[in-house]
Amino acid sequence: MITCEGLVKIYKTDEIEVVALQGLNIQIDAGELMAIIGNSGSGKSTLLNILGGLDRPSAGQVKVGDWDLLKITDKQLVDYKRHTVGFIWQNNARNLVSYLTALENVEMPMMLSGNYDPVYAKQLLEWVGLSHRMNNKLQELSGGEQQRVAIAISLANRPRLLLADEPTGSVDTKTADMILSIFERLNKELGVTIVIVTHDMSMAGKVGRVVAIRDGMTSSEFIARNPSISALDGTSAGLTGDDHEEYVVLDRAGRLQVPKAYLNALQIDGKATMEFDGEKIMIKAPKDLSTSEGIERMEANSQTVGGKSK
Ligand SMILES: Nc1ncnc2c1ncn2[C@@H]1O[C@H](COP(=O)(O)OP(=O)(O)OP(=O)(O)O)[C@@H](O)[C@H]1O
Repeated sequence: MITCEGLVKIYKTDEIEVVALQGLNIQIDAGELMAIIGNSGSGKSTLLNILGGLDRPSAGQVKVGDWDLLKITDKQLVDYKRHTVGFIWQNNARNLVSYLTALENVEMPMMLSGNYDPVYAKQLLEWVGLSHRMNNKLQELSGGEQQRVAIAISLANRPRLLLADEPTGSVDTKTADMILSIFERLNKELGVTIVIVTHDMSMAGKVGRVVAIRDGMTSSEFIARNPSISALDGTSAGLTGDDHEEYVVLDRAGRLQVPKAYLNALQIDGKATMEFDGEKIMIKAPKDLSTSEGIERMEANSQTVGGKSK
């Protein structure tokens, strides 16, 4: 469903250029429910905004279904945003109208796109557990209920892809769990592909695949050992422990990101040695040239160089 290869996004502000994505690779299958994690500023929202058609990529490849988001025209982008993709933000006020009822809020985007379907609007509110509140005005609903209305709205035009940026950022743990189980249900019932950006490690720990982004690149991936159990039992405290296996991500050219903590621990800066023993690849700090072994090597090298130059 989604393929990003060498995706680059550069923000230009006055004289400053910020490289938010620097050659990011990611593959997301149709019908997947997955999460993206990463530190603040790592490029998560930038990726989501590009996939949602809210921002334009600078270079690389980004395809969603049949759409090529690097080549898409402005006119096609309107169609893409209306029919292919749905968006949920942490702050749901962005796509809700407070003086309309929950049902009217869901019906509105259907009317705007000419696909009015009141039966489906009610069905969506039932799926998010709000059938008893559908005739209440938005301002009469709690923050968690409003977030669930936002989920129903995002699906009003039957998108194939749902993008959620910190969907549980402003709700309590119980509501966060409820929102995740709604995503699981919608993913199963509608087959909609769901990508969640989150800081919430306990939420990330409950989905089958989690991709970590560091410095605008995909760094590692966590795959649930038993997706059906980890998604349903809800007991996973995060991504550590026995629930997920961690993999380092390599791009087509074989490049990978070594975690900064590992590099710092070995005081590797700029250069390293790499050895392959037939089974394992080992990355080590280069031998310190101030040690006796290093000095011997330097002397041997200078003799060779000196010998040649004479
Ligand atoms: N419109 C913009 N103009 C200039 N720089 C931007 C813009 N949007 C994002 N950036 C920069 O791009 C980088 C990535 O930002 P992004 O918002 O994608 O990170 P993030 O991982 O979503 O962070 P957070 O978790 O804090 O939301 C940051 O250095 C940020 O300052």
